[in-house]
Amino acid sequence: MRILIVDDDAGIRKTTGMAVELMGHQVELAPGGARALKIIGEEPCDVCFLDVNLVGENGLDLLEKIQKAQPGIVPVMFTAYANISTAVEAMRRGAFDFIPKPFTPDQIRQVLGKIERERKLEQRVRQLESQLTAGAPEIDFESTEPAMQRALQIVFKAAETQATILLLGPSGTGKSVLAREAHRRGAQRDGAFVTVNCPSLSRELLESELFGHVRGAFTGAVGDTTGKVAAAEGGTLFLDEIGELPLEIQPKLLRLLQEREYERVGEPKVRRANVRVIAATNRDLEAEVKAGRFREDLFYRLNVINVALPPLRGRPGDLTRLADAALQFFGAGMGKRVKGFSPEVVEAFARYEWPGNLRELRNVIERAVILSSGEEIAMADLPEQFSSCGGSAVQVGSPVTIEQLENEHIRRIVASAKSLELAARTLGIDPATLYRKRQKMAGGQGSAE
Ligand SMILES: Nc1ncnc2c1ncn2[C@@H]1O[C@H](COP(=O)(O)OP(=O)(O)OP(=O)(O)O)[C@@H](O)[C@H]1O
Repeated sequence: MRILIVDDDAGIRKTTGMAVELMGHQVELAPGGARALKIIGEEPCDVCFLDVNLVGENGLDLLEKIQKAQPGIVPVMFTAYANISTAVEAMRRGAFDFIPKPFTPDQIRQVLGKIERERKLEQRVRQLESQLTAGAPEIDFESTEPAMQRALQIVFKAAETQATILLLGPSGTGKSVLAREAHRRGAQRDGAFVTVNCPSLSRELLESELFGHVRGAFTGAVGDTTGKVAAAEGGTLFLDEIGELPLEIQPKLLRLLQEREYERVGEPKVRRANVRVIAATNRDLEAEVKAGRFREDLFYRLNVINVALPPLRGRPGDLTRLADAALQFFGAGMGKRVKGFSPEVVEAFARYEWPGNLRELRNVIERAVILSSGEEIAMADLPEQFSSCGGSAVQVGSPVTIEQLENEHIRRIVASAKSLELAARTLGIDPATLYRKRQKMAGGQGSAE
């Protein structure tokens, strides 16, 4: 944390400053209000130790000015025994705690520990709140599909390390959801999970969003900002759609990944970052490198652990379970007694391409629950694009090869069975044969490296 110590006693400033630095924090020292306000004006601090009894200044007035200048700062008062009542008044006005003089480094350590714990709790509450308001069906990290099982296995294993993870896969396959889960399972789980959406901003704004900027760095930069790398300190920085990161910013990201260093826009000071990076893209990064739109060195740096999430059409064994979970969720949320899907809908789901993947599945089912009037979701509750999937083009007697007929039969049985074992039993083959046949049908699609 960045910590400001305001005390008119040079000895206390120095010894406390050294102790706090040894605890791993960055320290700023000020003998009085003017210097203190200048320091936080230049760059916000996380915590401010403030002497109640400054010579020629009223500690309570200064507390108010500091809180006004930087609303998020956590003030802690230093107080002589005789001034305890003033310190109590300071707490009434928003100070976090007070420490009676003379104090030991251990007392400072305890207060800082308490502040860090509260900050982490606040972050966790914010995270949970955003999950609740998202109103989403429960996230499902199970799979009966080998490609997805392997992808999950690699991500969960890598999550325990500090390694950069690159998630690949079409839109809606769950890359962001999985990145959040990797953060939750990692050593940095108590830190923040901060998302940067690479394509959403201009190059200049994106650079400043990532690294922060100082006042006057560019037109419109009216104040200082700290940036998302700083916000993710001790946590995870999730770079969504990394394939669209402008070329000019790529060397800066490479430096962050390699040296753990960065600079704010318009400031030469080198800062260090302790963040875990997870990146995702639906683009073919190797093709982007060949086309000269993505730096090769950055690609190799990102590509340490590379996981490809299969599209939903490559996960027929998971489709029914995911669809059922979404149905339960939206049915309960809307107070509707929808128990399942009609056989035509099950078939249409199995035949549909799902270009929007899990996101589309969730949206289609939410819409269907809103429209449904019976106990089952019917074809009429699905959007237009499903109408051509209702009846199978491949039927017994159709002018197709035996292999096409077999593939279609396997697809449908797997889509409606509760597990691959049960599907194999219905088909009258052993699970290993079913596995091989499905690998062949998928043509190696959706493998994770
Ligand atoms: N494991 C999962 N279980 C259930 N639903 C999921 C899961 N993963 C994703 N979803 C659903 O799919 C939606 C899209 O997921 P997510 O945003 O992670 O996809 P994405 O691959 O990052 O997409 P994009 O590339 O468009 O950003 C989620 O909001 C959620 O509704």
